[in-house]
Amino acid sequence: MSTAPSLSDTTTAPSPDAVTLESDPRAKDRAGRAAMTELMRPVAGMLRLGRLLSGASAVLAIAPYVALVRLGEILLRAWSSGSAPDAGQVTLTVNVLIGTFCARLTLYFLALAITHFADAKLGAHIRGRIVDAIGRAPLAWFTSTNSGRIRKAIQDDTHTVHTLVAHAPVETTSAVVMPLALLAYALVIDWRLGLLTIAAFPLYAALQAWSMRDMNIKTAEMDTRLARVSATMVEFVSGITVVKAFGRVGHAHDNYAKAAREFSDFYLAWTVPLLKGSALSSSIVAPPVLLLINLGFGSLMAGAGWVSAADVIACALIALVLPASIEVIGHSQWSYQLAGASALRILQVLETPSLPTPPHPAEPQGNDIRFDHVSFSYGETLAVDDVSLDLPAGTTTALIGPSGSGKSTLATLVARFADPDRGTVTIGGVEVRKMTTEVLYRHVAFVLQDPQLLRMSIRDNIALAKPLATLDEVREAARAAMIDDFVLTLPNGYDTVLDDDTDLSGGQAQRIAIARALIVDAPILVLDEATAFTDPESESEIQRALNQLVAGRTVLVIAHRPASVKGADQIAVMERGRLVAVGRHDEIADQPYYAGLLRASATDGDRSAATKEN
Ligand SMILES: Nc1ncnc2c1ncn2[C@@H]1O[C@H](COP(=O)(O)OP(=O)(O)OP(=O)(O)O)[C@@H](O)[C@H]1O
Repeated sequence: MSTAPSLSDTTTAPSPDAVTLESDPRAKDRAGRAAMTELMRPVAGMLRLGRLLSGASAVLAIAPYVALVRLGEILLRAWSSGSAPDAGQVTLTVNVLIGTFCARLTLYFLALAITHFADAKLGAHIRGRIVDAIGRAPLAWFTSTNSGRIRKAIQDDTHTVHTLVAHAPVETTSAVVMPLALLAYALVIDWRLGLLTIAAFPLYAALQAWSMRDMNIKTAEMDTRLARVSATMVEFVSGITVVKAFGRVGHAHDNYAKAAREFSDFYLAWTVPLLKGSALSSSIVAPPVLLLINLGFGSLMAGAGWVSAADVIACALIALVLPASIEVIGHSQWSYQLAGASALRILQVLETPSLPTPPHPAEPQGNDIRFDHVSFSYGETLAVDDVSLDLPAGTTTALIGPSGSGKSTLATLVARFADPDRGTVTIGGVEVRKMTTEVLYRHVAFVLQDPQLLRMSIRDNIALAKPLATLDEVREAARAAMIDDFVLTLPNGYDTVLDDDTDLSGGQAQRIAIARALIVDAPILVLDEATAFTDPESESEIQRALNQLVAGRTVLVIAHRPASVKGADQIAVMERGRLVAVGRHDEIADQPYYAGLLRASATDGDRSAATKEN
């Protein structure tokens, strides 16, 4: 059998370094077992009780064999005395047999009921902790990779863990205790017959140990390789549009095919010898072999008068039961190993960094924004470098700069997608990290590159931050965002649920997002203009919607068009994370990046004018 990953090996929670674990199956196996212990702690007491009851039920498994031997004795006595068997003793033996059978079933049922209850409790507990953890995570953490991890943790991994909690403790305990109890009873019947029942096992165990060596490490490696296959598959499917458009299907498919081929090679190299060894060892404990050993030598012993025929039959039957228990132990160890990888993923999600909540929350005393020597890094990448900038209340600030210069990062720090590493972001004189989330999002609304519409009705999507909004309020916001007329053309109007079958253009989705920001009526708006103009047909409508949105608010807009920059109260130019110029249009017209932007737009203007003339 494989080395059993004992649940009690480690008692502390792991702090897995994902990279080390992926490259070291041994460390991953150890961390997986520790993760299981950590996750199961809330139901550890219930699982112990389940194991105890299952163990007691397993001990009662010897009852039929005791009854068999006892009946043998009664019959033998009757036969040797030439009288009828003692009916009273036979009835008593049968009654005891039925009684212990019922008790055994009851204990087993109770054990399973308790572990199933523990399973339901643990499932709810883990899901609750995941929801809690992601609720406290900085918004910047929700990349597509992390969202995939959350989905896998909630859907697949909790399922793997919970199946294990419901069944494995009861079945494994029974599979360990029952053969031990049976063996003990066989030794009580006669020590030589007892040894016969396990005569084939040393060879079986040696072969199994040889073929299952490194089983837990290989299982951890299998999980890593499978994850790699899934990742290349997801990569292939999610990028299929671009891949097809650029005629690179073969190349992208190659990555997936290579990962799948590598997995298949690894799996075959591992399992073929394993199965051969397993088949060989199983044949050693096959029923004919066991019967031959136990009945053969047993008959010789009975012939010598050492034991009775009933003793031999009882011990031979015991010998037949033992291999099945060993198989159950093997299967449940394998499940423990798989569950270890799942537990590890769940813990990694639970260890999501959270934004600290303020002990004494404060309300902003105005709607101006101030960045004071703010720096922020994504790991090694310094995205915002010592930026100081004032945005007076009721003004519009346009943020411009080359791609990757840190505009989105700086803007989202206002909405506390993350906290700066150094420096402070204040609204109305109060640091954003000193506000509760409710207060912050009452003051700051944002329309970002991805409209992030949810799988719910259009009405609920618009009323997301104001769930008690009336339909009139929702429609008013939608009218201001120039989307009301379109929604009314849909068969279900505002009750239309946005799912994969809803055909919204990018511009329509954007305007619903604008309506969502409008209904909050927040005095501060963070706006990424990038996608607002991806839909040329509705560009003017979106522009009008945006005009509604920005009126009278403090606006920070990540601008991409000189037209919207020119109208701003101030323009802030970013390059490589640093703020390199701030001023009105005429004040910074000589700034190289801004001047280049103006020249480019003038050339575009000339081109479109020339096109029109032609
Ligand atoms: N989630 C992230 N993880 C790691 N690095 C990131 C992440 N988001 C942005 N970066 C990096 O931080 C730097 C600033 O990125 P940011 O998106 O803020 O720039 P930007 O000026 O808004 O770019 P764009 O105009 O292309 O959206 C870039 O080097 C970018 O690669």
